[in-house]
Amino acid sequence: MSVVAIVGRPNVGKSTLFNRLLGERKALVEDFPGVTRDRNYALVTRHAKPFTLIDTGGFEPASEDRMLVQMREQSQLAIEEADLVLFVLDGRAGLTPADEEVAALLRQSTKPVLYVVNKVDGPQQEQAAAEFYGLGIESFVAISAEHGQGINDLVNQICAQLPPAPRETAAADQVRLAVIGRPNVGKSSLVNRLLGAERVVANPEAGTTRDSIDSPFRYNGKDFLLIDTAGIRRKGRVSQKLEKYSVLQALKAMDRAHVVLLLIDAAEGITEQDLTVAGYAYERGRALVLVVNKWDAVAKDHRTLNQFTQQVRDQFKFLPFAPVLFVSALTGQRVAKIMETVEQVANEFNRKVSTAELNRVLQAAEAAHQPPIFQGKRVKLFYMTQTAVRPPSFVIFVNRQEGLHFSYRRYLANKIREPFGFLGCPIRIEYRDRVR
Ligand SMILES: Nc1nc2c(ncn2[C@@H]2O[C@H](COP(=O)(O)OP(=O)(O)OP(=O)(O)O)[C@@H](O)[C@H]2O)c(=O)[nH]1
Ligand SMILES: Nc1nc2c(ncn2[C@@H]2O[C@H](COP(=O)(O)OP(=O)(O)OP(=O)(O)O)[C@@H](O)[C@H]2O)c(=O)[nH]1
Repeated sequence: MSVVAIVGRPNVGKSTLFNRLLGERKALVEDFPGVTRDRNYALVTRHAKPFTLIDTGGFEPASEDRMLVQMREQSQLAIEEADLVLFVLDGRAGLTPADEEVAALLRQSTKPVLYVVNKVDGPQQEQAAAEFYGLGIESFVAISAEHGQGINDLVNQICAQLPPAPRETAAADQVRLAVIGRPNVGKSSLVNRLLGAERVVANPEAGTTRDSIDSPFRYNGKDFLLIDTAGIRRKGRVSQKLEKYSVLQALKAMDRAHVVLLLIDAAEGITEQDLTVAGYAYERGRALVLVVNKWDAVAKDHRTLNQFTQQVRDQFKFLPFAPVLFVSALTGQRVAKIMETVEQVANEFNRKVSTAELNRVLQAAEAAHQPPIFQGKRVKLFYMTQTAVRPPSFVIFVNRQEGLHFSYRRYLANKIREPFGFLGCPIRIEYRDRVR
């Protein structure tokens, strides 16, 4: 998945543009209102080429000097990590010295940059925008993020610049497993444990990508690829000091993974970052296992496990289907449970349910609780079929899909999950109209 980063001075309209590019998110049926989202990262899937969008902004209030330092850091992050940089300029405020400095930084890199002049809402601004040629650039896109002008043109230019989506090269039956979590949560320790475990046959030929170390291994006769984000230590990189970097690294690893092991630090508790990263995995349709590490470091009595589990369930409300494991990478306690669970989850992720079975479930659900009446007629559920795996995806054919409100869709999603489980897997359900 390509990464597109938005950079620019404070107040030029970066977050407005971010939201504009995002548009309506394609809702999952299981779209829990509580999915944690970060305004800084999102998956944009409604255009010809899907991409991950990052807003590098959100500056802390600071002096002019400090501001420049922050802008340099953000631009550096974008240059190092993104496939395309959107440099946003303020068409109302005009060209500033800070813009010139960032432009100079971007010019030194080989990354493609789209210059975007925002707040071009009227003829006056259109005239004034010409001033930005003063940056020594060949062209720019004039937009109004607030009013949606020029956005189509911008999207076309973005898609034209992005590389084509890479084809899956790995063996079709290999399960790709990403180990992610905040710095210091114990990723390296756990990866070493996993690869050294009894039933795991590690392949010494680990590969290195730009953002992770990939270790193939076999477990129970199945091929796995462990994507380890902790492994890469690139000294001197500006972006590495930024907290945003560790999130971005996690997003990139999740893009390549089927199953995500999200590590949580038992001693520190659940953090905002854990929740956003999990929210992204969910939206991306990845299977997920929550691993509470450093369980040895917690003072416990007979209630601690239940209490912590409850906390996890409360905070990760949108992941009621995700297994939660309590482990210690340090002592090895319950680490063996991880691969057992991953194997099970991977099977569910790839599971194909027959249409006959699905329709029995659909009919039973309909009989137990009738669909709502819409415009004087009861909504009819015709039939249901599974259209994809990874994640398990279904289509239900109905006569009037607009008559099925959220709560009924939620009911059906639960009914479909009940007999099949789909442990650790998000499921997608699409509704289609069929005239009869
Ligand atoms: N006239 C006009 N105003 C806009 C446009 N886009 C954004 N704005 C306004 O500009 C202001 C800043 O917008 P934001 O999107 O918060 O800017 P930002 O670059 O994310 O700011 P930071 O978070 O401080 O980096 C807001 O008051 C927006 O309403 C536009 O197209 N036209
Ligand atoms: N008590 C305890 N400490 C642990 C456990 N797992 C890891 N640690 C310690 O936590 C620290 C960080 O562990 P790492 O495995 O390097 O963590 P990481 O997530 O790879 O860290 P980064 O490379 O910074 O992303 C080390 O001091 C480990 O010894 C555990 O289960 N219990």
